[in-house]
Amino acid sequence: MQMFDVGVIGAGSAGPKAARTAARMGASVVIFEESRIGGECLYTGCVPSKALLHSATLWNRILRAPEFGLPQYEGAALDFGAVMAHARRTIERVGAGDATESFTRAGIVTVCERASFVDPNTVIAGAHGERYQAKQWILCTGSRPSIPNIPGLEDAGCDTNRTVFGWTDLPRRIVVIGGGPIGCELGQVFARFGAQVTIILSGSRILERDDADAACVVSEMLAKDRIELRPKTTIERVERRGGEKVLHLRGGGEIVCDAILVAAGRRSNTEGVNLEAAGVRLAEHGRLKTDGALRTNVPHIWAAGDVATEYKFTHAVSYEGAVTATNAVNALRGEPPIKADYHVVPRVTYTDPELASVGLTPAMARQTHGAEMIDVSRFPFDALDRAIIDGATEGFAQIVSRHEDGAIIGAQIVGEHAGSLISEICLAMRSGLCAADIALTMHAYPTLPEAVEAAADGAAHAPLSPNIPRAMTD
Ligand SMILES: Cc1cc2nc3c(=O)[nH]c(=O)nc-3n(C[C@H](O)[C@H](O)[C@H](O)COP(=O)(O)OP(=O)(O)OC[C@H]3O[C@@H](n4cnc5c(N)ncnc54)[C@H](O)[C@@H]3O)c2cc1C
Ligand SMILES: NC(=O)c1ccc[n+]([C@@H]2O[C@H](COP(=O)([O-])OP(=O)(O)OC[C@H]3O[C@@H](n4cnc5c(N)ncnc54)[C@H](O)[C@@H]3O)[C@@H](O)[C@H]2O)c1
Repeated sequence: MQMFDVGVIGAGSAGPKAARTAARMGASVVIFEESRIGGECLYTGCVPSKALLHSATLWNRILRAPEFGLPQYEGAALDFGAVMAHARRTIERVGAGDATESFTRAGIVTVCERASFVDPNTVIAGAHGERYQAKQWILCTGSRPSIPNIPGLEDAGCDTNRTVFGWTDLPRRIVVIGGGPIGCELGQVFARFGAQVTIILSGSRILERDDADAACVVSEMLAKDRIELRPKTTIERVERRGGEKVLHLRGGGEIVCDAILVAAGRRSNTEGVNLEAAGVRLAEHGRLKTDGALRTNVPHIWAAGDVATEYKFTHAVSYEGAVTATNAVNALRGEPPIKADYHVVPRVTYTDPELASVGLTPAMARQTHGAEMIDVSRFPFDALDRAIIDGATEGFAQIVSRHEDGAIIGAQIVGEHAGSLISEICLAMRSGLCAADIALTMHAYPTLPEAVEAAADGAAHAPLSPNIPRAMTD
């Protein structure tokens, strides 16, 4: 039996960060991975989806060439197989290098097997493998697509983010179940490549966790991409009819398609680790429950990433990896744990235009602080010189601030490169800066970050910047 200070189960995004942090703090560390090091983000999530979105945006701009004074493109039709091959090459480039070797260089032992608990301190590798003991354990086993319980769906067959990046031919008609980030991003990709896409929404709109006005800008673009959005729609059953799939809707009506892509949320991977043997209890829907320091009900077992978190983003789960590792090593030293701080967590949906947000939306801020205690300042991209130059005038930058002192409590940016633009606000929020600090910072002309400067200028109580028109104030 091998003995370690810290054992990490799962090497997606959270696990490697946890292992490296614990090793850097001087602990002996073992990490287990049953499949591929890099997990969902590298192979079936962020990387291939963003590679395809980039290709889809370029293709959209090529087709819009005359808008930029360029000749109408009359070249070959899009080669779907080639674009998918590009996404797979991108995975190889991002994941380049031997991950196991880099763990070894960091002093971490890698075990390429499934780990399952035999008692609260010991796991077995694979079905009959070696046993490993650790004083502290960190669960980073991730999540998988949740498949809704719709009669006939399984028999008819459906795709998820786990299978879609292996497509070599583009289905002619695609129904996407779910209008969250996965449904919107992949729906837009396949529509721009030429498929007829329908997105089924159980609620009234896409991106329900985001600001309604910002999400509306994205839906308008999806409509321009000829995507049909079907709000408040329930699928009663699915049947296979020849080579086609038929979705029967509640209240009558059917949709016929060639592929169904399920993007309806996630389920935690808690089944394969034999948590019962460790005494770890699960919350509702099989999710792991942790406290503010990311500790499970068993004091020496912590959990980071999709398996337990509400914030299913690579940057957030990697942060949680660092927090759990710090707490595991602190526990070995008899020091108290630190709490995870979710005050500033950016979230970005990488559709074109992108939708980025951090902190409170205006609706949340009004509810939390009272309408008269907050200011909302919005600057539209169609008034921004850089956006006009780039032909990307959809969207706005919006800052939510405390009326009393201008402290920034939230922001939403929808528009080109919104995901990059939100970083300035994250830094401001983390550093306790207020809108005036951003408005008084010179931003290069003509750039997209001037939208943030202008929104901040509108949130500051007096006009500050002589160059920028005052933003429209809510
Ligand atoms: C299509 C899609 C696009 C996304 N795009 C973005 C994006 O643009 N930006 C962003 O921030 N986030 C994005 N996300 C979310 C992000 O990918 C996840 O939040 C993140 O990958 C979760 O990392 P994790 O380490 O918690 O889990 P995972 O990456 O799922 O890793 C868990 C690992 O644990 C292993 N494992 C499980 N059980 C065991 C066991 N018993 N023994 C050994 N190994 C085990 C698994 O094989 C897996 O490799 C996207 C997700 C999807 C699905
Ligand atoms: N850009 C990014 O950062 C990014 C991209 C993709 C995914 N992710 C992460 O992955 C997670 C999962 O994404 P997602 O889009 O699958 O989930 P989600 O939970 O965000 O959205 C799923 C949507 O599907 C709807 N839905 C569920 N069952 C349905 C049904 N039967 N019919 C119609 N609609 C149904 C839900 O109401 C919800 O609106 C997200 O929480 C996100 O954090 C992040």
